[in-house]
Amino acid sequence: MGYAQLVIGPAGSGKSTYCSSLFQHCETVGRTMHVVNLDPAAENFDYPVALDIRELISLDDVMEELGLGPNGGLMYCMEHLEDNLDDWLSEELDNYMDDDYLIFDCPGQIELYSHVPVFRNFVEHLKRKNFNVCAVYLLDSQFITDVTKFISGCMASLSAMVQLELPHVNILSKMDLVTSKKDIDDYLDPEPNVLLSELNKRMAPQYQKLNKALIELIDEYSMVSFIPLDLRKVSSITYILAQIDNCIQYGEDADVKVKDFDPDEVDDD
Ligand SMILES: Nc1nc2c(ncn2[C@@H]2O[C@H](COP(=O)(O)OP(=O)(O)OP(=O)(O)O)[C@@H](O)[C@H]2O)c(=O)[nH]1
Ligand SMILES: [Mg+2]
Repeated sequence: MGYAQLVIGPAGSGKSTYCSSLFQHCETVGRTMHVVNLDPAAENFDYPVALDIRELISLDDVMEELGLGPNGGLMYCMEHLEDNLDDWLSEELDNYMDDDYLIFDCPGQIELYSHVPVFRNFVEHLKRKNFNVCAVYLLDSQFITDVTKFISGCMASLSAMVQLELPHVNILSKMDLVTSKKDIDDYLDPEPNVLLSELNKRMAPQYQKLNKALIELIDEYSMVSFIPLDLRKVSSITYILAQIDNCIQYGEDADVKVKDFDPDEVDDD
């Protein structure tokens, strides 16, 4: 059994920074992780890249040879990845063994997680390869400065959740930038009623019914819960990692082995 985090979220939400911080943290505590770059447009890395989509396809080549723009080019690259799951990705994943832990640093185009099937198929492939996968959705803390922004961030995360059907952890990144304690209290684990009244205050009266339906939807999917990530604090990283490990049952095998071994039974034999 392998373990994997699929690190997703809007452009600039801090995915690559999270991946490198997690890598560094794990190195410090003596835990092995491998970070995989799945962004064909990425150029600079703060982590050692264990596996790189750019070895399969380069965005520059695609744009030049096919005359595509950056977003069309990225879509083309991701479709190419999808077409090569069974050969390129399979072969690369064969280099990893049981118990290996991979972190996939994904591109920030949110359409990739809402209405194109590439990541769904990617995840299915990982599962067939015996990986336990968790989606880690990063939302920039700037989203909590405004209720309408916050709701749209929740909806984007929800659409990824519906599309991927994976254990899903929501993270509010860049907490060092939040200065208002009230924002933190209001949004980290908000009361649906409070969100609704804030939303109604912001929008014209004809939206009240829609607002209510939206908040109910978000509440039903337990979406209004974000774990704060403050990279200045080791405890913040440790806590998030423990939550995700729990989702993918990392480390539980070790416990099972200990429990399975019953010295009394051995003596009786
Ligand atoms: N203050 C602060 N800035 C951060 C933090 N995490 C990331 N940033 C900054 O946010 C910007 C985007 O960070 P990235 O890690 O590249 O974000 P990303 O989600 O990988 O971006 P894309 O791959 O382009 O979608 C960079 O300028 C980072 O330095 C954080 O915890 N605090
Ligand atoms: Mg990135």
